[in-house]
Parts: sequence; structure tokens; C-alpha cells
Amino acid sequence: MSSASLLPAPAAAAGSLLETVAPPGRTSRDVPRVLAIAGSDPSGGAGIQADLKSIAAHGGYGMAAITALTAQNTTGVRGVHVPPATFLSAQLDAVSDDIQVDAVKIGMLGDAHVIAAVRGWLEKVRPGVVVVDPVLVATSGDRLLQESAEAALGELLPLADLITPNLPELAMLLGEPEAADWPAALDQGRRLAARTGATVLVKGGHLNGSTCPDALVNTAGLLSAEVVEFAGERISTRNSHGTGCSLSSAMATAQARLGDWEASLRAVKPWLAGALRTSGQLEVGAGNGPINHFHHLAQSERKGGFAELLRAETVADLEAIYGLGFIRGLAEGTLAEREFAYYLAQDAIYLNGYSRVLARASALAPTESEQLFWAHSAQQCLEVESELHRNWLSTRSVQTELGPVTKAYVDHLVAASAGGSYAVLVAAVLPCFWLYAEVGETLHAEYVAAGAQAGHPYAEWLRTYADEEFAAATLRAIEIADDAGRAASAGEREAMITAFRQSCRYEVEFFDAPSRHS
Ligand SMILES: Nc1ncnc2c1ncn2[C@@H]1O[C@H](COP(=O)(O)OP(=O)(O)OP(=O)(O)O)[C@@H](O)[C@H]1O
Ligand SMILES: Cc1ncc(COP(=O)(O)O)c(N)n1
Repeated sequence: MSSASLLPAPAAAAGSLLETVAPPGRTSRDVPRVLAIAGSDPSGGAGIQADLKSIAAHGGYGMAAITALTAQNTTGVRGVHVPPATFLSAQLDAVSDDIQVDAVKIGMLGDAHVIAAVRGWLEKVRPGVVVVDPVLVATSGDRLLQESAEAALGELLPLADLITPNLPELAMLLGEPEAADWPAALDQGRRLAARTGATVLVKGGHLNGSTCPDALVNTAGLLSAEVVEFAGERISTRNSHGTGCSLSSAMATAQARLGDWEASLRAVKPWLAGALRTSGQLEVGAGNGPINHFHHLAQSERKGGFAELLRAETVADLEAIYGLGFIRGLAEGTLAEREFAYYLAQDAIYLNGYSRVLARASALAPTESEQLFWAHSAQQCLEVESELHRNWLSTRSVQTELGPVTKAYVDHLVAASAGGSYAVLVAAVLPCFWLYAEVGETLHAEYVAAGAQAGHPYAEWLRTYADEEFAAATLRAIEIADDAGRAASAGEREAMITAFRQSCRYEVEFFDAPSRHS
């Protein structure tokens, strides 16, 4: 790979090519007409097939001019055929002679002849929104643009409003080594934005670590700041085939409707996260599978679908809970009395705060049945709290002040209740039902399986742990969260998942707190 910059000199970028870019004031439409100019992926995960799905998922009318045919699947690219560029020009003219194109997304281009054809058409038609995804190499490592065409691609970039390179592409376009971390990637994004005059979407998909941030960068004052970052969690999946194609098409469609890049990415990123998160449901191929473009439709149809998604989020935290010294000590009877007393005292404090938050859920509930469920649960909490004081705490010497984990957990719940979204609040309170019920049932079953020894110092506690009424309430809380999640927008669903995950983390920490703070 050539390490020379693929871009024209800055002076040229700022000259005539830039003047051909359409002005930012564009018409917004309810159903934008979006043209994808890209290669075909017959397995449906990337290229034009992903573009059309992504455009449709965002409510656009999708059109497709095919630059190249590939023979590929989820495991790799077997062949590439680039038809004569004159026929691409014929496709492009056939579309624009008849149809007003509100936005264009450009993906795989294949070779320099194709780039020249696209460039000639863009200069003639000047679509209102142009997004260029500078596709060079597929996830599988196969080349999708001839190396000799890289300079021509660089010259096309100043015609874009938005460029969406991944980290290796960003580096190659600048002729620099790949950024080692996120700040270095943002610096490269600034340089590409300055050289092209376009907005650059710097994507964090290729970073290491638990987060997956993105950023919009524009050095000409088009955004609210030069660099606008969008935080995101990394989703553990190998189904990333076509993520970049889908993101760029979604951005083109959203921008044609909203006329605001930041609002567009705010709308698209939660959708993409949901599409990655649910990608496994598709069961397509043995390699890097596709994302689930229409997850928002499927989820709203299938009862239990959102709860399954939440359940998958709890796996690591449940594992962590079962590995904690506190839990093992409780199960085996070796737990220090001091730690048990600390746990009970903090539980009583927690339940008081939790009860208030449940009462808020009752106030926000959309139906009388849910209102009653949360009100009843709030009352139950107070009853369990006084039971703790009466039967468990009155005979022990305990520390009664608010512990740091209890405070953080209750603060998180109060914040969720103050946010005003019933769905997010329901997701935030759910782990206290779900994880506690699961842990209780498991520990109780272990205790019974081990012969339910009467001499076990925590026998009485373990016997009350798996309460049937609480198990039934847990099922109802899960059902309510599932209904709320299926009815929620993509953005609200992501906020629900975030709130749920945070509460799950606090459940782990709550069980770990006695060994750290008692
Ligand atoms: N594991 C992940 N979890 C969450 N978001 C992800 C993940 N991987 C990629 N993304 C998001 O997907 C988008 C594409 O990012 P990435 O850097 O992977 O681009 P790409 O390499 O062009 O995509 P492709 O996989 O199609 O080649 C970005 O918004 C990024 O944040
Ligand atoms: C026709 C076509 N266009 C683009 C990509 C890149 O997508 P990915 O990087 O996810 O393989 C691809 N594999 N095929």
C-alpha cells in the first residue's frame, strides 16, 4: 500500500472542486429519495444490498446504481467484476434525468474509470447531500478498490458533504500510519476535514476497549464545535459485515430529512447499536454476519424479544455475582457475620430508596394494572425493610450509615426516575427484581441440594431467599419492561439498555460491598 497522501494538495481541495459542492441549505423531505452508488454483495450484508435496507429502515426511498459486482459471502470476497464505467454513467443518468435525488451515498468504486464517471455525474447533478464511504478493503481483507485508483478517490472527497472512513481508511487517505488511539484518530479527522472541506465522521469501530465512540469533525464551523463526539458502548459480536455501508446510507437518509449532521448521528447511532446487538437473531452465514437492519420492526412484533435482549445483558454480571467471595461465603456458611450484618443494613437503606423510586414508576405508569403493580411493589419494599429491622438487624450491632455503593445505586435510580421516561425507569429498576430473584433461587437450590443442613449459619436467610411471590412479581416486572421496550423508539430503547446495564453493575457491586466496606 502506498503511504503517499491520497488527497490533492490543500490548495486544490479548497479551490474549484469545493465550489461544486451544493450549499448546505437543503430541502428536507419526509421520504427522502436516496441513491446508493456502490457495489453489489449477493449475500446481502454489505454494499448496495445493505444500503437499500438501511435507507428503507430510515424511511427513505432507496435507489441503486451498481458500480461493481462481487462474489462474496460472510467469509470473504471470491471475485470482483467491474462493468464498463460508461454503463454506470447510463444508470446514473437514467435516475437523475427522471428523479430528483435528495441524497447520494457512495460506497465501493472499484477502479479509476468508475471514480471518473461518478465524479462527472456529481459535478453535473450536484445532489443536495453527498456521503462518501471511502471503501478500500473489505472486513475480510480483500481489496475493493484498485490500489492505482486511490489517488482518484482522494480527489473525489472534496465533492462530499460527509466522509465516513474507518481508522485504516482515514490513515490511508492522509498517507499516515493508523491512529493508535481515539485522540490520534480525532486529530487525523481534523486534518482530513481541513483538507477536503467536508465533515468527517471518525468511527471508533476499529479501536480496542469497551467503548465504541464516533465523532463528527468539521473545521469550517459547520457544526456546534469543531469535534462533536458521540459516546457508545462496544457490543460484543462478530457480525460487523456491512456496518460501515449501513451507517453511511443511514446518515445520508437522516440528513436529507433533518438537515443536521449531529441530529442525524444522534438518531442513527442507537439504531446501529440495536442492529449489531440483535444481529445474531438473523443466523446468516458462518463468518462475519450482517447486522439486523429492521430490528426495530421485528422487536415491536415479537412478545418477549426485548426481554431476551436484556437477559443477554445480564450474563456477565450474574457470572461475576456467583464468583464473589460474599456470595460463596453466604452459600457455604463461611461468610463473616460482620459482612452479613453490613449487607442487611445496606439492604434496608436501599429498600427505602427503592420504594420511593417504585412509587414514581407507579405515578408514570400508562395503565392502572401497571400503576397498581408498582404501588404494591413499593409497599412490599417497605414491609421487607421493617422485617429486616425487626428480625435481622435488631439483634446485631450494625453500621447504619449509607454506604458508597448503596448511595451510588440509589442515586442512579433516582436519576432515572427524574428523567421522566417510564420505559427507562422500568429498565433501571428491573435488575433488582431479576438478578436478586435469580441469585436467590440459585443459592436456595444449592442449599437444598447440599442437604439443607440446619447448622448452616445462614440457613434461615437462604430458606427465605427464593420467595415465590417475589418470583411472580419479577416475571411481571420483566413483562412490563418488555412491553415498554417493544413500544419504545430506537433511542429510548438504547437508553433503557444503558440504564438496565448500569443497574446490573450496581447489583454486582452491592453484593461485593460488604467485603470492601464493612
Ligand atoms: N462492536 C461494535 N459495537 C458498537 N458499535 C460498533 C461496533 N463496531 C462498529 N461499531 C460502529 O459501527 C460503525 C462503523 O464503524 P467501523 O469503524 O467498524 O467502520 P467500518 O470498518 O467502515 O465498518 P465495516 O465493518 O462495515 O467495514 C461506527 O458507528 C462504529 O462506532
Ligand atoms: C460490495 C461491498 N461494498 C462494501 C463492502 C465493505 O463492507 P465490509 O467492510 O463490512 O466488508 C463489501 N464487503 N462489499
